Amino acid sequence: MRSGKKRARSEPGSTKQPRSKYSDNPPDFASLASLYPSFKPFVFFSGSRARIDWTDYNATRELTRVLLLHDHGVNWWIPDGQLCPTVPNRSNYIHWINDLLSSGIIQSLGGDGSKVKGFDIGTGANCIYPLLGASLFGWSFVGSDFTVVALEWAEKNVQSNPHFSDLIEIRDSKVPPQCSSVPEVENTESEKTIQEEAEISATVKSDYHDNKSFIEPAVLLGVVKENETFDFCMSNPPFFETFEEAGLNPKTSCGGTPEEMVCNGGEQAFVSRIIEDSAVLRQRFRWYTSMLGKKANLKLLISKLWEVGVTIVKTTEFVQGQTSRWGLAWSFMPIARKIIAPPVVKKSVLSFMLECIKRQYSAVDVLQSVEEFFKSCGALCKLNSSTFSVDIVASNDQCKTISKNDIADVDSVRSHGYEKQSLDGSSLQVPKYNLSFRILVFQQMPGTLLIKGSLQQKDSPLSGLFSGVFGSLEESLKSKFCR
Ligand SMILES: C[S@@+](CC[C@H](N)C(=O)[O-])C[C@H]1O[C@@H](n2cnc3c(N)ncnc32)[C@H](O)[C@@H]1O
Repeated sequence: MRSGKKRARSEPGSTKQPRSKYSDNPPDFASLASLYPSFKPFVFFSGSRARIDWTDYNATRELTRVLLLHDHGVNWWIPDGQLCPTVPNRSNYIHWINDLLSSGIIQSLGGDGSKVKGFDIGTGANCIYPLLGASLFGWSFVGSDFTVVALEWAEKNVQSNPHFSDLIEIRDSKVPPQCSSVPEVENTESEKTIQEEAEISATVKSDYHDNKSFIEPAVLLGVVKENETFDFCMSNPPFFETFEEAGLNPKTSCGGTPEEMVCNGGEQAFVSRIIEDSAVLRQRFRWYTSMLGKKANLKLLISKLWEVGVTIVKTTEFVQGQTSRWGLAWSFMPIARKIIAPPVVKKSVLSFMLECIKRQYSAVDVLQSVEEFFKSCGALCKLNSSTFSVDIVASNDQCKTISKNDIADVDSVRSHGYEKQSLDGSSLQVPKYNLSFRILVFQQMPGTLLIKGSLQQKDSPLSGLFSGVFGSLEESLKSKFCR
């Protein structure tokens, strides 16, 4: 690696990417404001805490600018309205890729392994992944896009950083495939050449934008050149099928144009196209990866991956603040290292998505319903509306009632007595051997919430009841709130 920075060693797949400097240290707005006068007007204090108005696009853009400059030495800007990336969230994905590359699970492409080369599908005007990858790890990149503004501003962002600009190439994915040097290599599994596959891939008709007929640009086939190999590809795909669906979270303003946010079939179709291209390019990339906005899309995409003959699939969840995203990675390389399955453990964190929520309901209604659900069975509950969470303590009997008796008999723990315990600091007599857990409600996108449950005492004798209890909550919330 050119930067000489050490590669991370740990296993990929952890819930929150540990080496992202923002994982446990959110940006300090007060200190940034004192260092950068241009950021100062966007910072205000509520109590002793420095905040910014997340609904102000200019504030979020200036935050991204100063974070990239302060933490990464990167000069950066985007024009009004273009998608503004949050640096912590994008860093998590870059660190996960670093984990995958360092894990040694699959064979390397040869060479000394010191020069890592990535391909960012849809780099955007912000060009965030190549900028982070080059500055953090010295990786080189091809960043593709097809809009004039993205190509122009991505190039500007690269040229504004002469200290690593030679590492990043911006490539137009809409240049007709015959103009890029695609090899006429026979694919033995089908009769088509890569050239033919590329033409098919590039001529999918779409009318998502202004209802005009539109040639959707190629994703990988036809953009990747002859003899090019890469260590990985990555993508933050357009998540949505319509701009209305993108509808934009009223709590934040990150901008985003239809070209950036929307594609025919949404993220599932976009990632399916990456999968189809990868099935032709196979070992030209060590790892193929994509980010996903909807956990529910993972299942179908993973089954497609096994169908096309991948050797390995990896997933992870990126959690930053109130936002969750998912990472999906696959490879066609032979497995180099035996993966030792971890011992089977009872899950202490469970989640499900509430999708297609009826219009009249908000996240607050769901949160209150979580509290009512457990209270109605006699469990102790404490709702915290600022963290969108409910803390719950339920006894063995209450867990049984909640799970409609569809659980193992744990009567043996009943006789263990009682101790003082409290949810809010006041003293309450509650059973010592109880199930203590937290339910969190995350806004994903309009009409979609992620509900997450985490056990507070993983070694509790009742921890085996958690999945039954959580399953009942899922059933109840889905029947009440979803169309
Ligand atoms: C959600 S934005 C992501 C931008 C940036 N990577 C980020 O994370 O902020 C998706 C990007 O993909 C681009 N895009 C859509 N289809 C593409 C294709 N077939 N090839 C290259 N880029 C594409 C869009 O123009 C847009 O810039």
